[in-house]
Amino acid sequence: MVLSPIEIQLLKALEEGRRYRLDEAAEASGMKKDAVLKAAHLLQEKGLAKVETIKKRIYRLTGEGERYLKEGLPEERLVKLLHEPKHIKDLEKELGKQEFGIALGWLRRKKAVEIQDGVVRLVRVPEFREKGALRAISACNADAVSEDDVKSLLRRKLIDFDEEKEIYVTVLEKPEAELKDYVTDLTPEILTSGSWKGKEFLKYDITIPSRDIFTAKLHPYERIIRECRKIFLEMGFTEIKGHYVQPAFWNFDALFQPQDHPARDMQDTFYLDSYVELEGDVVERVRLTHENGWETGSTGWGGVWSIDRARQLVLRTHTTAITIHYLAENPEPPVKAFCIDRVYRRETIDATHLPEFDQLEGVVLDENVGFKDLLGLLKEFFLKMGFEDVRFRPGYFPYTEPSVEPEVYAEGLGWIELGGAGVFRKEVTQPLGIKGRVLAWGLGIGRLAMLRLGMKDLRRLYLPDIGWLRSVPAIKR
Ligand SMILES: N[C@@H](Cc1ccccc1)C(=O)O
Repeated sequence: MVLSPIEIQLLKALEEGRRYRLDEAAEASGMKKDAVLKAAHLLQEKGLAKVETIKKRIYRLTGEGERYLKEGLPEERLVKLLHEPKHIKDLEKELGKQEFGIALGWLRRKKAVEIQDGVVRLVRVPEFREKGALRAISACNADAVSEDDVKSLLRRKLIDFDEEKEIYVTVLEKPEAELKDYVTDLTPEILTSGSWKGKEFLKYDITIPSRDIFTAKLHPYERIIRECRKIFLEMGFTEIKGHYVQPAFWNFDALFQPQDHPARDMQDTFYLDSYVELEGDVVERVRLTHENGWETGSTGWGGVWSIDRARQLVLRTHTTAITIHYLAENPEPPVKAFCIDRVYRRETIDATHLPEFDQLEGVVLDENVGFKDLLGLLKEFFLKMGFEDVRFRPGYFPYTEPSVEPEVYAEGLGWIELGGAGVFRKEVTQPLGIKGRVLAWGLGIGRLAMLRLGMKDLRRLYLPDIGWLRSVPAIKR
């Protein structure tokens, strides 16, 4: 049984079996009345004490009662006047009509008088018990007055009362073990004075469930993003950043994406009503490559390449816009760069699609790298992220050849596609003056997070759902 300090204090202070009024219990224990009451109720729940509330009447004399106590009851005064028979008229004069009426009524009820021809004669002297009762009540000694007398005084309106509640506490049982003098707190004083010797220490109850403590921590999604970043930094990559808003030129054209490609449609891409100036050798070479293959050996897409379409600004649809621009500015091998950032597509929102999401993009530019290096590198990354089963399915992107779609195996979900990868085509690298071969990939981090966190709905990543946030452990299991 676990008793609180106030319960213990009260139990120790009160005698077992004795009924204490609340104020007496407070005095005996040195506790405030509130504390006594609280402790008593707690003890009552445990069957160790009884709390009783008793309504009590506090009697006092009315104005009339006070007067009668002083001057005597009307019937008492009438008896005094009747040392000889007297006529009603005379008596009325002496006592007053009203008082005489009251007095006569009482004496007749007590059969103490007889009346004949208007003359009142005393036949016996009655007892005036009410007088004694009034005196007792006036002296706050109502307990000494019989119930009948109290009733009769109330009926005569000579007394009145207030009702008060009195609370009584009785200790029923004192549990021995709990009342022992345990040391509950180990203080420096106890240690230095040695007063702990021979004392018993309160034992911790390790079965009592403890409160959950929720410490501040990074959002689970942010933690996964940081984990990805760390892996690439450790593999010797440089992190790069770029603007959300990009000319269609860097988002599509520089990547040899034909101008009538469905991904460039208004239905798929957010376009801005703004344009940038484009000029120079790079733009010219990209135009020629699209139209006829320029010096790349390719036939190009044919038709006329519109510079106006390339000048329009878009919300980048992939972070490949950032890596390709970076390579155009850093065309000499070796380059190892990655970019983790937000991209935008006109998607209808559902459990696996959002119009804004994050990609993990990367490129390796070097002279002696190839497709196998790309697969090995991605495999290594997935392995470090905790995905052991990785496979690559053939894919298609206008800017890579060969192209693959990496997939990882997730228990219960099967093979999940996580983005695209490939080796940049010469139609991409040559017009931009990039020397060597480029391995490139772009992965959806939202998907990765879903798999890692066991989520079924991507939208959860963006909801302020405190319960879920707390439930995700701060460290990788
Ligand atoms: N940009 C592609 C992914 C990709 C990047 C680089 C090379 C090949 C594919 C996408 O968003 O799906």
